[in-house]
Amino acid sequence: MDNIITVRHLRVHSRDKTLVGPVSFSLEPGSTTGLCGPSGAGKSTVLRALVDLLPNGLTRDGDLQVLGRTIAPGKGDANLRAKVVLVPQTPVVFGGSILDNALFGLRHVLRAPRKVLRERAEQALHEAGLWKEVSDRLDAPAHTLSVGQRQRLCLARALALEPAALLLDEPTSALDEQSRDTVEKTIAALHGRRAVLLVSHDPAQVERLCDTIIRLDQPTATSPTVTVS
Ligand SMILES: Nc1ncnc2c1ncn2[C@@H]1O[C@H](COP(=O)(O)OP(=O)(O)OP(=O)(O)O)[C@@H](O)[C@H]1O
Repeated sequence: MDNIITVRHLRVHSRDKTLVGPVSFSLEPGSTTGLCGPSGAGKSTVLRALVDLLPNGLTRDGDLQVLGRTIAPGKGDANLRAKVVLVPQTPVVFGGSILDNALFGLRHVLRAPRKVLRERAEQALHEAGLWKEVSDRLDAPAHTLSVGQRQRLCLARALALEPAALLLDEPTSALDEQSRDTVEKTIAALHGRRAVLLVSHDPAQVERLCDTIIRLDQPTATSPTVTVS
């Protein structure tokens, strides 16, 4: 089967320097890949480049293909972001209820009766390990959740889309041990079903979950490097 994502010689630049790359790798269907490297090496920037959502002032070059389609810079769209879903390190919850947040995104990509959407959102809350904590207050404002719960809500929102690839930026960094284990189980259960690109500072976690590791070295002005093992 074709790769979900193929990246060749991807580089990200600010106005005056190259911040990341060149990076080349591919994500096969169902694979779990770790993206590692020191702080500032460009892990979050790579994830944002993959969904064509770089911050203002940053540009990319190189080749990005998603599900066989070349994504030119600035040409990423809602369709791409439903197939390749980024869960950022800092959880973003919207105004509205916990359920509204789990449905956000799904409502835009799936035309189905509300009952069907709700079932899928509830299933995603189960998968993200949040269901027990929120099942009796789905209509409560999402901002009443703790940071760790918000992180799992964002994961649920992404899972509800049933994406081909999930890009997870340090998904357990704000979690206690128990919640971390729950999220790790969720990620492990995705193996073989969805491509996952996992940014993690925890070598043991990468070892537990990933079958391939991409290491970004600290970029230097002359020779940023990447290794794939
Ligand atoms: N909008 C921006 N403008 C200029 N430079 C930026 C911008 N965003 C990120 N950078 C720079 O790009 C580099 C990579 O940042 P990035 O956040 O991707 O690193 P990271 O590996 O994810 O770090 P961490 O592990 O600390 O989260 C850093 O040097 C950072 O300062």
